Amino acid sequence: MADAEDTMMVRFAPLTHVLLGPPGPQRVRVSQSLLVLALYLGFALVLQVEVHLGLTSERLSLPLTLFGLMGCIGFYSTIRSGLNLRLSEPSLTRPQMFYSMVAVAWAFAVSGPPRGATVVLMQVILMFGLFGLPPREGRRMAGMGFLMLAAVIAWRSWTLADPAETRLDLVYLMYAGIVFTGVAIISVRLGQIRERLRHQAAELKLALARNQELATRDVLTGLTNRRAMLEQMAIAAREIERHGQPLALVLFDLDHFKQINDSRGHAAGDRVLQRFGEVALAEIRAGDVLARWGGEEFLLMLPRTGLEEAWRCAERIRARLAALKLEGGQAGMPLTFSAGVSSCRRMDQLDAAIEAADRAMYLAKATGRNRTELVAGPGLTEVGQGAAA
Ligand SMILES: Nc1nc2c(ncn2[C@@H]2O[C@H](COP(=O)(O)OP(=O)(O)OP(=O)(O)O)[C@@H](O)[C@H]2O)c(=O)[nH]1
Repeated sequence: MADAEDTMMVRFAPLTHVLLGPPGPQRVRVSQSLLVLALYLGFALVLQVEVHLGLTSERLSLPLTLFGLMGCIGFYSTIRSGLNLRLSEPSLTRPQMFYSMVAVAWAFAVSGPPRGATVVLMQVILMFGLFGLPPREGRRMAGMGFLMLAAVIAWRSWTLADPAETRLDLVYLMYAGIVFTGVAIISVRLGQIRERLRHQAAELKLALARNQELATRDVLTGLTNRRAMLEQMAIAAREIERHGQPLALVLFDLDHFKQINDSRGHAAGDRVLQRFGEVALAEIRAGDVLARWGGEEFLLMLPRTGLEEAWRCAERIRARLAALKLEGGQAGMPLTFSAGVSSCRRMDQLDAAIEAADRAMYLAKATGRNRTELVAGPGLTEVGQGAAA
């Protein structure tokens, strides 16, 4: 069954494309105008039935039929050609409603005994407006429709000799008044529902952004967290593999951080971690990513960067950190780190490159701290070059 539906859709796809245009908001507007055209054809058919039954004359109904047809085709062509996009209201809801109301008021004038039923058509037009217009505009349209009917009835009582017809028209007008008041009340309700939905959507968007932030950021430093870093490294590694470029990693571990915590307190330790993040961020390029990797460990990823360049970046951060004057509870504390640099050129070498950076960092710790060690990543020749600060 589903297969048959799919085959039908594929078969009619070119026709749908020609009639409705490419998918998007414009297609919704085109479909709407085609729907109006379809409804109008029903209306024209009923007019013909009225002529056939002798309830109205061909002379009176033909201009109305042509007026409606021209309007529907005109609105469809304007929207399908994209001319509507140059207007302040591309949906053309107001002009379409106004045009249709004129047609219905005209139908009331020429329809003979069944004219009371045209009030129902007016209601259908107003229903379209409920979804496309702000509530106040919807109510204004309802008022306008009522006035149009009232004007037609006034004109009829002026031109027709039979007072019984006018009495009947006034009854129709009263019914129209009830219908339009109902529409106005619904428009208020709908406006409240729309407002609540808008509010909920804004709140959801905010909550989603907050969740995204929580899921990808380290709470203390505001840096990328370990999980998000792993994802970003995978993306970057795929990218550099395609372009045959290296990706460098620098793993930083603050020296004797436990002592800072022990001597100045945990809050001072926290502040040091934050300051390190700020200093390091100021030294890296836009495409580089710095993450809090663990307690006092930070991992820097430098796409399209070789070992030497990454090493120089780490040393720039070291120099900045040395020049930093810590204040408050952290005043006078020496702030240094040991770092390990490695690199890779392929996605499947990423884990090994992280391990290599870790080994290099431990080498820096073992050989005196406050220094950066280089280790060629997997697939590259081991450089084994030490770099004292
Ligand atoms: N203030 C603070 N301390 C943390 C945080 N995460 C981890 N730590 C502390 O960081 C310290 C790390 O200590 P160690 O692993 O012994 O390392 P270290 O003292 O820096 O010594 P080396 O790395 O050998 O130079 C521990 O005392 C942890 O409690 C944090 O978020 N805030």
